[in-house]
Amino acid sequence: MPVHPLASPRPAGRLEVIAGPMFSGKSEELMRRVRRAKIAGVKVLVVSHSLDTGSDLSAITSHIGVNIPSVPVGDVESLAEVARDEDWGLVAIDEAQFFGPDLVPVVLDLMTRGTTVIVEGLCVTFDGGPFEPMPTFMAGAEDVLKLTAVCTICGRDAVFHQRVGSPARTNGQMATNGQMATNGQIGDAVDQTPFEPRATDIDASHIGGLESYVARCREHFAPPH
Ligand SMILES: Nc1ncnc2c1ncn2[C@@H]1O[C@H](COP(=O)(O)OP(=O)(O)O)[C@@H](O)[C@H]1O
Ligand SMILES: Cc1cn([C@H]2C[C@H](O)[C@@H](COP(=O)(O)O)O2)c(=O)[nH]c1=O
Ligand SMILES: [Zn+2]
Repeated sequence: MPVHPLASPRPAGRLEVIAGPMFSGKSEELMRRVRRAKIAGVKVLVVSHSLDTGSDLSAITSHIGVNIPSVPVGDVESLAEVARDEDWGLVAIDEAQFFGPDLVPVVLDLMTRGTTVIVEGLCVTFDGGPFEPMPTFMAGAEDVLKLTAVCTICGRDAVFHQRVGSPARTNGQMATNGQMATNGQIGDAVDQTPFEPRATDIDASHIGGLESYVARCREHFAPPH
C-alpha cells in the first residue's frame, strides 16, 4: 500500500491547512494565525507567490484590503531556499496551489526540522477539479480548516468559484509551474495559436479577484465546457 508523501519516521513539526474557494476567508485566517504566533514570540516567515502579489509587493492582502508583510518567491526552489535560510518556528505559505505538487517534499523537509507549517490555498480549480497540492496536504495534515464562501446567487455555502466575463487568452507562454500551457513540449517551437490554459496551470491570465471570479454553491456552479 503506498505511504502518504507526508509520512515521516523522524521527529517532525506540524502541518496546518487552511483550504477553500476564493472569498472564503483563507487569507484572513492565515493573517490571524500569523499575528497570534508573532505575539507569542514565534519566529515567523510568511511566503507568497510573486505571480499573485506582484514582484515588487511584499505583502499578502485579503479581499477587504487587510495585509501583512510577506516574502514573495517565484517558484518552489526559491521558497525552499528562503525557508531553510533561518531557523523559523512557523512558515506560513499563502496561495500554496501556485507552487504545484513539488511543494509537498519541501513542506515535509521543513516539518522534519521541527517547523510548524501553515499552507493556505485553493483546493478546487475554477472548473471544479481538485487543485494539487492542497488535497494532498489536507490528507496528511494535523489540522485542516475547510472554509466556504457565500454563493452570490442564493447566499448558501459556496464550495466552488466560477470565472466571470470572457476568460483571458495567453499565447505561447510557459506556465510558471514549468508546464507548457500548450500541448507542446518544453523546447518545442512556440505555437502561436491562441490557447486556453488548463485550470491547473499556473498562468497569469488566471490571476484575479472579484472582477474575475464569483463564489458558487453546488447548485449554482456551472463548470465551463
Ligand atoms: N462571496 C463572498 N463570500 C464571502 N466573503 C466574501 C465574498 N465576496 C467578498 N467577500 C469578502 O472577502 C473576505 C474574505 O477575503 P479573503 O480572506 O481574502 O478570502 P480568500 O483568501 O479565501 O480569497 C470576506 O470576509 C468578505 O468580506
Ligand atoms: C479559481 C482559480 C483562481 N486562481 C487565482 C485567482 C486568484 O489570483 C488566486 C486565488 O486568490 P484567493 O486569495 O484564494 O482569492 O488564484 C487560479 O490561478 N486558478 C483557479 O482555478
Ligand atoms: Zn447558490
